[in-house]
Parts: sequence; structure tokens; C-alpha cells
Amino acid sequence: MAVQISPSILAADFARLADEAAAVPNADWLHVDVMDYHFVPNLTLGLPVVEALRKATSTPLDCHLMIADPDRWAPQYAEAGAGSVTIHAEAAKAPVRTLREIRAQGARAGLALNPATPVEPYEDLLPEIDMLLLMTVEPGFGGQKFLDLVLPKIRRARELVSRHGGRIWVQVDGGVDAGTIGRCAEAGADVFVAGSAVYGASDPVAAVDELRAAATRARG
Ligand SMILES: O=C(CO)[C@H](O)[C@H](O)COP(=O)(O)O
Ligand SMILES: [Fe+2]
Repeated sequence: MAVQISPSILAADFARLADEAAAVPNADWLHVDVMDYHFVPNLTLGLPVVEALRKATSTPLDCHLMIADPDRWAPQYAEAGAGSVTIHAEAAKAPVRTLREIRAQGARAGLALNPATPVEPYEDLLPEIDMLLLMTVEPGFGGQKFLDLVLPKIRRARELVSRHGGRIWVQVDGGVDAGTIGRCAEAGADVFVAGSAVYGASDPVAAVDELRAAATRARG
């Protein structure tokens, strides 16, 4: 699968979200970080903002739910028109049911793992998902430093996914920039979230192009 870039609006100006979405027409997705002050010590936005953003842009929304009760809320994000909805393995109590409900609403279903959460215990869930999100920072805040210790897990995730037919995308999220994206791509990631590296750049379009080129080069 070709490299995909998903700029995170966490690093955008929340007062001008429609303009910020329009600022990256070359992005494959818009990454929407939903935080609830419970699963992570930060609060961002919820369903009404996702509904408004969906109407404001044709770029598909990649919703990353960092919330304590994804089983209750995730299907509603799919219903609101998100193209992809990702729940955290550490938070979901009924992941099989929730992932199936996301898919039943027509969205891609994602499973996210914190840096210290191993991938192997979730192998049996792979048939239920379309994307595995590997956090490369502790979730909760943008602008953190990329954690190299996740690189071996990206490799193991790519191996597992390949064994299951290679249909599942491997996404990395946190501290991804022109300096770190190559290592992620080389390890097997194919979808790259970047907040600060895109919205903190003077030319967000050029930043997306540069990230895509660096990841594509690293994959060889
Ligand atoms: O999920 C997230 C944080 O929990 C964000 O998507 C991530 O941190 C992106 O921001 P940056 O590229 O600045 O690290
Ligand atoms: Fe995220």
C-alpha cells in the first residue's frame, strides 16, 4: 500500500478548524484526537466538532479516541461520518463488539496500543480490525519526543499483519517528523500521523509532501 499521511489537527488552530483542514489538500486523512480528561490528562473535542468538520472538508476523518469508555462512544463517531475510528486496547472492555459496530456503520476499525502495550496478545483481534495504531509517544499531548523503543514493536506488528494477509494498515502516531518518519517506514508502518511537523511548519502542504517523500524513500 502507498504511504499515507494523516495530519493531526491537535496541532492546528482550534478556532479555525475548517481553514486548517483546507490547508492540507494533499493529506490522505485528517487525524482527529479525541481526549476526555479520563483516559488521558487532556481534553480536546468530541462528536459535535467531528460532525461539523465532516461537513467542512471532503478529506476523510481518522478519529483517534483517547477516551475511557470507547465501547459507548466509538460507534457514534462512525455514525457521524468518520472514515476511520480507532479505540485503545487499554480502554475497551468489549473490543470485539465495538470494532464490529464501527464497521457496521461503514467506517474502518482501528485498534491503538500505548508504547508499553505489547502487540502479541491482540493477534486474535486482527480479523476484526482494518488498522493497528502504534503510539510512538505516551498519548495525551502533541509535540512530544518520538520514542525509539517502539521501533521493534512496529517490526513485530508488520510481521503479524503480513501473516494475516497484509490487509491491515500499520499507523504510527506521536513525534513523527522528517527526522523520524524514515525509521518508522523502514520498520513497516504505512500510515503516518503528524501534528507539529505539519501544522507547525510554515508551509503545511510542503511538509506533507516532504513526509510522504521521506517515508516512500525509506521503504525503498
Ligand atoms: O495522539 C496524539 C497524542 O496523544 C497525537 O495524534 C500526536 O501526538 C500527534 O502530534 P505530534 O505529531 O505533534 O506528536
Ligand atoms: Fe493521535
